[in-house]
Amino acid sequence: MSLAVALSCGEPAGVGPEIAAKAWGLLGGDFPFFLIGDPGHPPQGMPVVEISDPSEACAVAERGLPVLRHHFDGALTPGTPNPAHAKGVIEVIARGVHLVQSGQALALCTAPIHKQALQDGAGFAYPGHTEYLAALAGDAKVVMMLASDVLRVVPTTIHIPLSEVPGALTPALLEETIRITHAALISDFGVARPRLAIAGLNPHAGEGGKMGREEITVITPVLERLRAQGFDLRGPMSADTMFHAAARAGYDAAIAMYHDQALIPIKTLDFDRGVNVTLGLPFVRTSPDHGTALDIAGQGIANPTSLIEALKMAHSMGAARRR
Ligand SMILES: NC(=O)c1ccc[n+]([C@@H]2O[C@H](COP(=O)([O-])OP(=O)(O)OC[C@H]3O[C@@H](n4cnc5c(N)ncnc54)[C@H](O)[C@@H]3O)[C@@H](O)[C@H]2O)c1
Ligand SMILES: N[C@H](C(=O)O)[C@H](O)COP(=O)(O)O
Repeated sequence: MSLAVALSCGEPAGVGPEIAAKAWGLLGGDFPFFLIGDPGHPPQGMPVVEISDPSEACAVAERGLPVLRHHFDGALTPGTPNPAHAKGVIEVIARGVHLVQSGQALALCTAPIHKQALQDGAGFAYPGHTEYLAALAGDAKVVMMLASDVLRVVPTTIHIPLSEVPGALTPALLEETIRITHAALISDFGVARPRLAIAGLNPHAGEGGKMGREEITVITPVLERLRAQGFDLRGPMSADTMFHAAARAGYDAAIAMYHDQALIPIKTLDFDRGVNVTLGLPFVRTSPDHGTALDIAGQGIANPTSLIEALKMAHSMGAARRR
């Protein structure tokens, strides 16, 4: 039986319902997926086919956007999250994980959540999907990767204040991040001998200790240890010069030290086609690289390309894992 990808609805007041509808309009029955959410949330006029079981999704996907109902109380106003929706948004993510782990869906793709709305409305204790999914998977060690045809990047520390980065950047965390990324490049991305570029933390990768010492005390010892085990690692590199075209040709993924060091280059180079993929989970999870875009929600102008790329990646990774 063919399996569809489960798409969690994300924040209903964001662009999620609109890009889900547009993605269906462009994909039709290709890369079949079903939305878990309220059938009343996609824009009016969208052909929605309510399904009662994920197994129905592939058969109806040519007729309309398949939706597995999850009830949401309260009105939907695009651009303004309704606190009454927060609990449902969180439940939908957990429901998607259950469907994938029980073999009822091929993979999970997540539409964007508004983290503050979930925290305010339902006390959501996680800074993002990545950490929540890790918890749902039994405290799995996970890595956030953003990937497109032009670049793959991984932040070693993720959703923490910049002031806490140096303290959080331990040799154990860096080694684990490199190992998980290396293994995923082989198993999920078909890269036989991954080449990784590792950024420094400080300007000029510390300039020999004159502009910071984490390169000497943390990063280089980890790289030396892993190189001795056969890993192909470059660095620590100056982060300002490792993302231009010629530099990018020299590696398969870049390991950055903090969130914006990784995400600024990919969102600048390829915002429309970037995909957020969580590595290290026992199931496949992808997401568009953008957020809820409350400023344009409901206006019909949101670009669905990143979601479409995320759905395609979920399909190819999900199918590869089943072979
Ligand atoms: N995967 C996720 O769940 C995810 C990812 C990123 C951000 N977020 C969350 O989203 C919320 C808003 O974050 P933000 O404002 O920093 O980033 P954002 O990506 O929502 O918006 C940044 C800018 O990009 C534009 N934009 C975003 N997506 C677009 C699209 N599909 N088409 C056209 N324009 C688009 C927006 O209009 C805005 O001008 C925050 O709560 C953040 O944590 C969630
Ligand atoms: N850090 C991501 C970004 O800026 O694109 C985003 O917040 C998504 O994180 P989760 O996938 O953990 O929700």
